[in-house]
Amino acid sequence: MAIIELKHVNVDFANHTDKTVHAVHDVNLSIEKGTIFGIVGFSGAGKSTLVRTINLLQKPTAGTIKVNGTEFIKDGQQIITNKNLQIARRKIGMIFQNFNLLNEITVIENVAFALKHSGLKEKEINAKALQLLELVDLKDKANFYPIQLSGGQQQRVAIARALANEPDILISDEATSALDPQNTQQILSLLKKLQQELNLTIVLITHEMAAVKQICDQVALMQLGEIVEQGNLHDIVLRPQSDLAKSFVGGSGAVINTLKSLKLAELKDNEVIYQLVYSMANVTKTIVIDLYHEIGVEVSMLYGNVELLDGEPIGTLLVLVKGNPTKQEATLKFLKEANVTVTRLDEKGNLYG
Ligand SMILES: Nc1ncnc2c1ncn2[C@@H]1O[C@H](COP(=O)(O)OP(=O)(O)OP(=O)(O)O)[C@@H](O)[C@H]1O
Repeated sequence: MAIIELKHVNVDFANHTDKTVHAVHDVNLSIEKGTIFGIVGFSGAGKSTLVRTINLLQKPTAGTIKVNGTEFIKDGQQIITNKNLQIARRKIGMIFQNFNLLNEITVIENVAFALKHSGLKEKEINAKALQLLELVDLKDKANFYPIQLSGGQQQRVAIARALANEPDILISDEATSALDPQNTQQILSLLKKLQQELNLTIVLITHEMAAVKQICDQVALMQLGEIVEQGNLHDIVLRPQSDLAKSFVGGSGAVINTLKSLKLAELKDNEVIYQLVYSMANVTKTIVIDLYHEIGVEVSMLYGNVELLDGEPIGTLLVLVKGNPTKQEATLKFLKEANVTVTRLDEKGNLYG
């Protein structure tokens, strides 16, 4: 069952030059209850504006928004009363890149703050706040001030606070972008645990495909206010259709860094760089050797990695293939028949062409 439904949602801003910015354009999204849904795109793609329409922190210019069975907006008009919206918003938690904690009060007071309209007595509020801190493994830091905690710990406090009113939905807006890799891993693992234990629906905005690969079930790729491609993570990684998906899956993070650090000279006419992505279960482990024996091309490995997508090992190889045009064509045919997703890159890691 869809817990979040957006239909033909638009958000326009008038900017100072009197030109309209179409920050979100005709977006349709259906997010199933209990899933982790990633929204990925470069800076300025419209991700934050889009997710802020889910709790009407941003009113859309047009479209229909239904959350948890209640229509908030129909054909651009707000139909939920402000009072009911206030109540509905308590069931939509939110965490941000910069944690947004109050630094002058303690960790437990930060969490308790979110419960001030809950109708609970002070004692009950404190007990619940402590319980929430236990959930994020920070009970021992209850009386610390945010400033005394690491970034990862501060984000865990923010998560505890966001969960205070037992939300059905948690929106994470670049929540790991300011964290080091270790803290990023911890926060992503915590989000996964919360999804599983609380049947929480999580909308994860990020510009990092690695975060999406680690925990998302579904993913939408956004560019210039539009959703360019969406689907389940497995399909997007193994069969990206759009250039945007290819550049996120293919030319993403590690691959681009590898190519940059190699500082390859301009490729010769008979040299081509490919990124190969494949399910390890379906593809023979000897593809590089097979290419040499069967097609007669020379294959140099530039980078290799295996990662788990929902428990399934997915291999990524970056290879430089040397051979004349006929052999290059045969290479592509061979790889496609072997169920390998092939993306051609230039020597800097950009999509070729
Ligand atoms: N209040 C506003 N007034 C005018 N333009 C805005 C406003 N908010 C956002 N925009 C513009 O809308 C576009 C989308 O911005 P948005 O912040 O949603 O993108 P994003 O994908 O979340 O990027 P980032 O990760 O950098 O925040 C940008 O061009 C931005 O400048």
